Amino acid sequence: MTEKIAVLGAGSWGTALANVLTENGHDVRLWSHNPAQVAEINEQHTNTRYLKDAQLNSKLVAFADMATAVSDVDIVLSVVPTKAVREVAAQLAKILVANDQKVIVAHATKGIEQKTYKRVSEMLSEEIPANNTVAIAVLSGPSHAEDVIKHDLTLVTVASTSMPIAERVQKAFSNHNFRVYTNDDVIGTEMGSALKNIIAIGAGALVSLGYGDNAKAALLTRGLAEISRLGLAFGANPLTFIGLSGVGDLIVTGTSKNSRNWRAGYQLGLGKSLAEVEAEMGMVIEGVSTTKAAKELAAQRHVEMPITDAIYQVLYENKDIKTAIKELMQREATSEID
Ligand SMILES: NC(=O)c1ccc[n+]([C@@H]2O[C@H](COP(=O)([O-])OP(=O)(O)OC[C@H]3O[C@@H](n4cnc5c(N)ncnc54)[C@H](O)[C@@H]3O)[C@@H](O)[C@H]2O)c1
Ligand SMILES: O=P(O)(O)OC[C@H](O)CO
Repeated sequence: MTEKIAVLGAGSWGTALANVLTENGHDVRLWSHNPAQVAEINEQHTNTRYLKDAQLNSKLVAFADMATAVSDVDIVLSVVPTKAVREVAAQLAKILVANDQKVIVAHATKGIEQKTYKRVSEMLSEEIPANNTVAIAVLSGPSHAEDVIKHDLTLVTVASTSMPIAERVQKAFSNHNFRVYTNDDVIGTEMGSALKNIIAIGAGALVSLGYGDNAKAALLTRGLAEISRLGLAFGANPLTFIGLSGVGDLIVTGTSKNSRNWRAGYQLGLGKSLAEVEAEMGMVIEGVSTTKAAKELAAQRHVEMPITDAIYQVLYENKDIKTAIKELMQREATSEID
């Protein structure tokens, strides 16, 4: 079945996903708020700021006007950074209401909103009226745009409380290189994919500071323990954290030089300031703001997250990273499983 799909956000991930959908034969409209980028995608079939010299499918069409992009679609996939989700969803809601249009609202954003500490699907359901929403779905998993655009093998999961909708989105994305699973645990899928970015920052720092493989494995493993503890406090299915959006995404982000979060941590480990790292990256580093949100959520729910606390102190209180690591190692001895 050919789907009509609008993708909102033409950064690295929105563009890579729109390209997958176009190659799968769907009618795809990629919306960007940047007219120069729209022109480049339509005329050169590239998006060089975000995907270097990758050649996009020539059938992928970009739009600078959101109303035109979504006018007759059945699925809208939002792929903007967390801090832009509410603003973009509010624009979308106005259009859907004016058109009396009902769509599947999917997203592929990995973060938690500042101050409200809401997950992305919660923001979307608050901004887009239920009358205009068939269901909400989230696409997540170990998936760097840099690999997907090269057709490297990638496995992801689509979570929704509506299994028929998860299966429809699964079908739209699936191809021989891009394998999609379904999951009904939206909370666990969103929590795993947001929180792994915190641990990835730490993993990058460990490498530039010269720590060895044991330390890296320990960070990822104990990081997963923290992610799971917080997720469980919000009602996630524990099995989700051993799946693609849990340990899978933690492995790719915590070990890959393609990861913006890992690279940010690596640069911090070299002694750069957070401001310098953010300015040089030019792309979203979701783990920075997610660290703040996770620290607050953990305090509210009385969940212990010592690694997240340590990374918070490094990012926001100028703590020396080696001191933070030393303090983590000198915590009171405890049991592994709680
Ligand atoms: N890059 C990846 O490989 C990847 C993979 C999986 C998930 N993600 C997630 O996808 C989300 C987007 O990441 P990305 O890597 O594509 O980011 P990016 O920095 O590459 O691009 C972000 C895009 O959003 C646009 N944008 C920013 N603010 C906006 C606003 N207010 N209104 C409209 N557009 C706005 C920017 O112009 C840009 O085109 C993040 O949550 C990220 O964690 C990224
Ligand atoms: O490049 P990052 O660190 O934003 O990670 C991107 C994806 O979440 C990896 O699955």
